[in-house]
Amino acid sequence: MWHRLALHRNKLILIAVLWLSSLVATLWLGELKAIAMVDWLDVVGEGGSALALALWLVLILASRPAGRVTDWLTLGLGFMFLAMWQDALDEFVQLVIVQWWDQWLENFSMPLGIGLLTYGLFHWHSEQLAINEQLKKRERLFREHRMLDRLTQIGKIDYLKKQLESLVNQSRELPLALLMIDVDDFALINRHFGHRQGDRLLHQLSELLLLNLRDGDLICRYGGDRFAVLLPHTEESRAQEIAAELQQAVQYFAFKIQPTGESRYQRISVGLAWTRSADELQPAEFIHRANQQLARSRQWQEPD
Ligand SMILES: Nc1nc2c(ncn2[C@@H]2O[C@H](COP(=O)(O)OP(=O)(O)OP(=O)(O)O)[C@@H](O)[C@H]2O)c(=O)[nH]1
Repeated sequence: MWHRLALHRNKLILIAVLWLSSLVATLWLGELKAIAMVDWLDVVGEGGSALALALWLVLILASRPAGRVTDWLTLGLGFMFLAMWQDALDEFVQLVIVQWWDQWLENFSMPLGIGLLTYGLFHWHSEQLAINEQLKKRERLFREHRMLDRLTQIGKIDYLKKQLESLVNQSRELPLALLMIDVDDFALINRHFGHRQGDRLLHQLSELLLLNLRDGDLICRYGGDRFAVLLPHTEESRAQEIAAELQQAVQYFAFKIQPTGESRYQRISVGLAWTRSADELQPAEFIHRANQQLARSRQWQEPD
């Protein structure tokens, strides 16, 4: 939790400085009220609300990455907290002369905070919709955590075989295509920049491929630098288009080597197996066909 809060150090320092300033200024310029004058119901209500707002702020910062949406949420909750805090403080301290900043904190800080928080929540909602779209593509996998590949967080090939087995002799997802994808010259990345950079590349490529697929498509890691993509309800020509789209996406993706930031561009080769007959869906055979097509497409690319 502290590690995540450290990401938001500047925002937390700003709120702490404003909070301490208002505390010091109020104590400096005000007089303590007699205990008999304190309205304890207000203290509990306003003080409790200030504490709850501070807790929400910490929870949000501890669970979110740094970025614009988090900034809006922090500013909103921060101003609301300052308003409540000042209200609670005024129960104990009476300012001798009316202070503009005290008035401002009590009267404007709350509506301003609510406005900023609402704006932040609206953008959080849009962000969440985009994330949900991504998760939908992985939804099939969530039920089978043991079949997730640890490096790329997509399914292992066993999962794809299981899906194919469930389709044998069924026309549910027909016509069906299987793309076998292999990264060209991947070993060079390992050799020149180290295994860790190779791991990063595989992880980022899996994300990139996933982003370019449709809801309901399934991508799995076949092993090494090879991925398999199952495309249900897909005509052969559409599968070829998707394969070309994936190749383009990878071709224009600038992978950044760490720590230099140097850009590296990759290419992928793709083999396509396609069927509209449920009898041809024997997993091993269907996968073998896609692998054969991949080998064939690589032969075409070999320089003379
Ligand atoms: N970093 C990393 N490398 C891996 C992983 N799994 C396999 N590899 C490496 O991936 C490479 C795959 O071999 P090849 O398919 O022959 O490599 P390639 O350079 O892409 O050759 P072509 O496929 O002929 O273009 C090997 O060097 C493996 O050591 C992994 O999880 N992480």
